[in-house]
Amino acid sequence: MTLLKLENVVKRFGGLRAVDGVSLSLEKGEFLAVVGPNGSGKTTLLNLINGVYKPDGGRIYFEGRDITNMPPYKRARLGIARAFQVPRPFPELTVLDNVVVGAIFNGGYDKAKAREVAEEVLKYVGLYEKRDVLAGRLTFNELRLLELARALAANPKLLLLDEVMAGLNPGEIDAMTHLLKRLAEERGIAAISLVEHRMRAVAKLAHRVVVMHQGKIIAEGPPEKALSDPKVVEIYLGRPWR
Ligand SMILES: Nc1ncnc2c1ncn2[C@@H]1O[C@H](COP(=O)(O)OP(=O)(O)OP(=O)(O)O)[C@@H](O)[C@H]1O
Repeated sequence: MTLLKLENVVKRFGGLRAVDGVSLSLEKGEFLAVVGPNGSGKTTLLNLINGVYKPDGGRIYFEGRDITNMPPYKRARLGIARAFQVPRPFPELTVLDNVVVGAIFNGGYDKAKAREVAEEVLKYVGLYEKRDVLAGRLTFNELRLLELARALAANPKLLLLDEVMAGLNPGEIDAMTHLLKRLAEERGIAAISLVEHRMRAVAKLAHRVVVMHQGKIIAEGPPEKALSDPKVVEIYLGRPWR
């Protein structure tokens, strides 16, 4: 089932076409990595999908419904959640309360249900033992997991992830990869993850890779295929992949 569809989406900033006629679709439970150098339009693309930006051209559909002009909070209620690269929790609230807040405001749950949901997602991401710790005392990796838990508490169908692997050590990258795969396989949650670095982690992780350059998609396919496309090698990687 097609979850998300972009048709010829354009976003301009003045004379710059930051996203320049992007079309792509995403299936339920699919994990898509959007790869591309700095400034290629990846973040703008995520902001178009979650509604922070309105496109200057093209249409966006979610579960067959045209959401092109829908505000971000309504998209969140439909099941589009965002997890940021640099997590921004409430540092003086506990881990549990941070997730409860996410469940209430983005998931629309009442307080009792929000707590139940929050506990469940904390167990799922492996942060339950830290539920009573103040968020400001977490390690960087734990903050990433908290950010993921907050997004999951809204019961999303689609997770939009900034560079989730940046700043993590190899063991943490493996654990995060495994967790994201489980989300897709066990819960049918689709994800779009932006990646600038760590191609190998991406290759293991994604079902499909889209490579962006100057606002356009220049290659698309299974990781190995997309990243060894001659255009990608020439323009982006500058050397054969692997
Ligand atoms: N709010 C904005 N106003 C003006 N120009 C912008 C704005 N946001 C992004 N741009 C420009 O649009 C282009 C695409 O930026 P974008 O952030 O989407 O790229 P990116 O691939 O995510 O790279 P990065 O990792 O640096 O965020 C860049 O040239 C950037 O300078």
